[in-house]
Amino acid sequence: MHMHEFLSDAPFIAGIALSTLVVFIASKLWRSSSMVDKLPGPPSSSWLYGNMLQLVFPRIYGEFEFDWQKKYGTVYRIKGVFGENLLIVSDPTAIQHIMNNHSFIRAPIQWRKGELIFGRRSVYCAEGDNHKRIRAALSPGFAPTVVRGFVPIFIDAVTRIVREWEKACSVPGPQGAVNVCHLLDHATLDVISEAALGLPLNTVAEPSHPLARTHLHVLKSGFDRSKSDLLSDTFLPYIPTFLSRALLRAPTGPLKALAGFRSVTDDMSAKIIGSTKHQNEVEDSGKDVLSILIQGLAAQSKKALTPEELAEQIRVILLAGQDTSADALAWCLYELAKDPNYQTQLRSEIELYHSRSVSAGGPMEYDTMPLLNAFLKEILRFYPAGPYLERVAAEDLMIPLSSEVTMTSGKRISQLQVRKGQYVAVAIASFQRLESLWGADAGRFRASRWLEGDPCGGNALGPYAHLMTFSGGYRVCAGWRFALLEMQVFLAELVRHFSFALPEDDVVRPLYAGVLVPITKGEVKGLPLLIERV
Ligand code: HEM
Repeated sequence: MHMHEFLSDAPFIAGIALSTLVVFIASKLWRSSSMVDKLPGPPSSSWLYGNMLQLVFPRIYGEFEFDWQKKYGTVYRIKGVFGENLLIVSDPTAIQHIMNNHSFIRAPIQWRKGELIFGRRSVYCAEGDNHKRIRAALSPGFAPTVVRGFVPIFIDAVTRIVREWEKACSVPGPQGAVNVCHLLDHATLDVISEAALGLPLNTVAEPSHPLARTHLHVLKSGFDRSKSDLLSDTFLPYIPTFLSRALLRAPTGPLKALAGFRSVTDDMSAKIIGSTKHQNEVEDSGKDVLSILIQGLAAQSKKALTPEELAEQIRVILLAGQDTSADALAWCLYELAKDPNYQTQLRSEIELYHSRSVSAGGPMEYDTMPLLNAFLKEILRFYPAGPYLERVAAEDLMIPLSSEVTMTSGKRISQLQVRKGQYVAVAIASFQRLESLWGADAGRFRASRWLEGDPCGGNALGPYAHLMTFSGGYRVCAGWRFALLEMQVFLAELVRHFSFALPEDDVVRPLYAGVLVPITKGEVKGLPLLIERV
């Protein structure tokens, strides 16, 4: 999910931030002490930023966080901006409790950004009964049978990549590295647009289509983050709503990108609402996710769905569903390029299943392919798109723990009391590297662990493979089945047609910029790989 730093227009923000400083300082001074203050944790590295620069701007994702987990355990505190105590949790029992409890809600900063990016009636911002209502209407569109019907759309989209890379491979002379992210981004956008929104697009052929331009521009804003964003994030929740909405009219950078994206998605929504396909013929139309959602919402309420409300859900589906899948696929190609043996074995498995499907005249049996699925599970474990999820306690709450924690006073506790307003980071990436759960080599990428039985000893969290990558509880990713099948189809087709190798000067590393993306030595998103036709 892309909670990018749209608010990095520092001078503009600074003006507004100053006017709310007094409210902010007052709220900080009134903070009462809590058990979280007495948890162990790293020393603060800055009075202003606390440990936030280490958490948010490391050289490589987890550089500090994974060491903190080893040193301080699965429940510890770090210092936030202005010395606030933030709770970091990778304890499985605590995670399960937090994700299932409706009193752990989105942090105010997330909510405010969600309002600006998607809209306040979006599934992203909705809480309580309203959230349940939208999710109930959304779920049938992601049912297994519906999702299986999207396979031809997935195949079409990945075939566009295959054709383009075939062209690149057929140019005579030495081949340079290809940035695989570029076409993965476009093809996955085509998939979302057609399968989820019912609007067929070919942005692989037409990369400057307004949706592609504005959507990718919004995502790119996530990379241009700076320290000042941490400060603006701290102040934003204290700024009156009318002022934060006015930000959307700011004429520069990320805000302009967001305004463009909102306007394109508003137009899409108006067209969809206006089209008979989605209003009256939903029963007969191709079942895209949005048609089913509209039908579900209409059945719940006598009031007609407004284009504005629909646009808010469209923005969530686009931003939640495109680069999460594209970047997971990029990490697949990266790890395959690093492991030629696994790549060869996987290709043989794909060939076998492909020829079986051709003889049977049906689709490939993706779910039964051992090497393909072991590999995808390891990618999802090792490269979770959202390495941590932010929540805030809506009231004073108790969090149960799997094992006792020793406080700085020496006292041992088996449950942690948190005060209303306590910030909690559910540390998914850390959880998925816990040696006590995943084994001594949890910090290493090794797909074969999934072929050796259950690698995490049956501690079921999350909807798939005990992983929290698709989150869990009441806000579990709505599109996880969709994403999984899309990745299975894309990976099988790409590996069937091409081999992948690392260029000699590979220095790609994972960084969190809205999602966990590959960053090149030029400090931009990208993954240059050597590609050959097989
Ligand atoms: C590898 C791919 C994907 C990953 C790792 C992923 C991960 C996640 C995570 C972690 C959340 C929870 C965010 C939070 O609570 O703050 C989420 C929510 C969501 N995802 Fe996904 N996602 C993926 C693909 C998709 C796709 C393809 C779609 C739709 C076509 C989708 C639709 C959604 C929606 C609508 C939500 C909001 C749910 C809510 O707030 O109730 N996701 N996803």
